[in-house]
Amino acid sequence: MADLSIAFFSLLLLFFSLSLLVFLAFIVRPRPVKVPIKNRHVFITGGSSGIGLALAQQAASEGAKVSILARNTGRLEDAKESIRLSTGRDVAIFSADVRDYEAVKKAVEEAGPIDVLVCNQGVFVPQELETQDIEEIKFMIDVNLTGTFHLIKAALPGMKNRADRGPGSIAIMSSQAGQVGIYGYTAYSASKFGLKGLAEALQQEVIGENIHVSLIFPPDTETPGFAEENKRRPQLTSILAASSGSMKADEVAKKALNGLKSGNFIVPCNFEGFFLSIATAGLSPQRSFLMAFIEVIAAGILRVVGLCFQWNWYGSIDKFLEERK
Ligand SMILES: NC(=O)C1=CN([C@@H]2O[C@H](COP(=O)(O)OP(=O)(O)OC[C@H]3O[C@@H](n4cnc5c(N)ncnc54)[C@H](OP(=O)(O)O)[C@@H]3O)[C@@H](O)[C@H]2O)C=CC1
Ligand SMILES: CCCCCCCCCCCCCCCC(=O)[C@@H](N)CO
Repeated sequence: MADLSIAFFSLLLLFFSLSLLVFLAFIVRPRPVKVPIKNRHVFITGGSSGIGLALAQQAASEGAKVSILARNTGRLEDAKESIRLSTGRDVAIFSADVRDYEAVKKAVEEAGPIDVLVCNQGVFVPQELETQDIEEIKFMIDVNLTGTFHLIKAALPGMKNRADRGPGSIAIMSSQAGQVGIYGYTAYSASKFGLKGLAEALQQEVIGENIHVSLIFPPDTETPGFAEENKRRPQLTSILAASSGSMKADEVAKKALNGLKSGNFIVPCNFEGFFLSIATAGLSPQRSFLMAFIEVIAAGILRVVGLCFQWNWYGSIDKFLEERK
């Protein structure tokens, strides 16, 4: 009797799972897509350092025509040279500040129609809001968020007229601090959360042009920018951010490139990031019915896990404040 009811419930469970899978396979939108990069124009901002440089290197070695944009000309030249040495390929370099719309437009027009736009430039100066200068807060919002608006707005006309009409991509570098707010990151998290709203709305606007949006969520990553950040990072910021491991720029670039080539909207980069992305999926588009299935099944339990993280984080904050007394 017991055996029979176990068999019955297993069958029922199997039936519901399969029905859900089939249902999700029918409804997930936008449809899955592949974005090739070989022989296509990949334009990467912040391509002279860290994650952007690693991305430029990998895209070039996969046969893409790469352009990189940043402010400092010397570092752009150095990046060009190092990419030439490691891949034998030449990248085009453009010096502009993403905060200057006219300069961005000029660079993008000079570079020619873009197939894959990677908005990777970013600045991060962690500090408690109460003591952080207004100028520094605006700096992060301007470079990370407004700068990304400038880039996309400048690149869209050319992207719509891209030569091969094949799938195009706009990939945006967020951060795990753009999925969950972290102590010391009020301005930075706000700038990165802002990118999520931008990306979700933008995807609906450009799907008709066969352009696909990806949002990339790295954890702490070993880069020149991160080394600078660490010089003044509040201790609590480091303690909480350590909940997710750290990565090398090359590894993040590889995840980012694979994610955008697969047309994934949400691109996590490490093990913790995979669960964080499921826990914060919200109403983001999901092209993969398998991932959609996992999101549905795991939602409840991951909310519990998320609350445990908050319990742990508030415990760390309590302890830290207690010791400082
Ligand atoms: N490293 C990390 O721990 C993490 C980083 N990220 C994100 O990844 C991205 C890259 O970070 P990372 O590689 O560490 O950064 P780096 O500081 O190493 O490099 C930043 C790049 O952006 C360029 N840049 C900065 N400001 C501007 C600007 N106003 N206009 C044009 N270009 C600019 C820089 O060149 P120049 O100064 O010459 O302009 C440089 O090429 C950022 O968006 C960051 O928020 C996300 C999660 C973790
Ligand atoms: C439910 C499952 C939860 C999974 C674990 C969640 C862990 C979240 C950790 C957030 C770390 C934020 C790092 C920001 C790095 C960054 O952007 C700076 N280095 C500046 O560039």
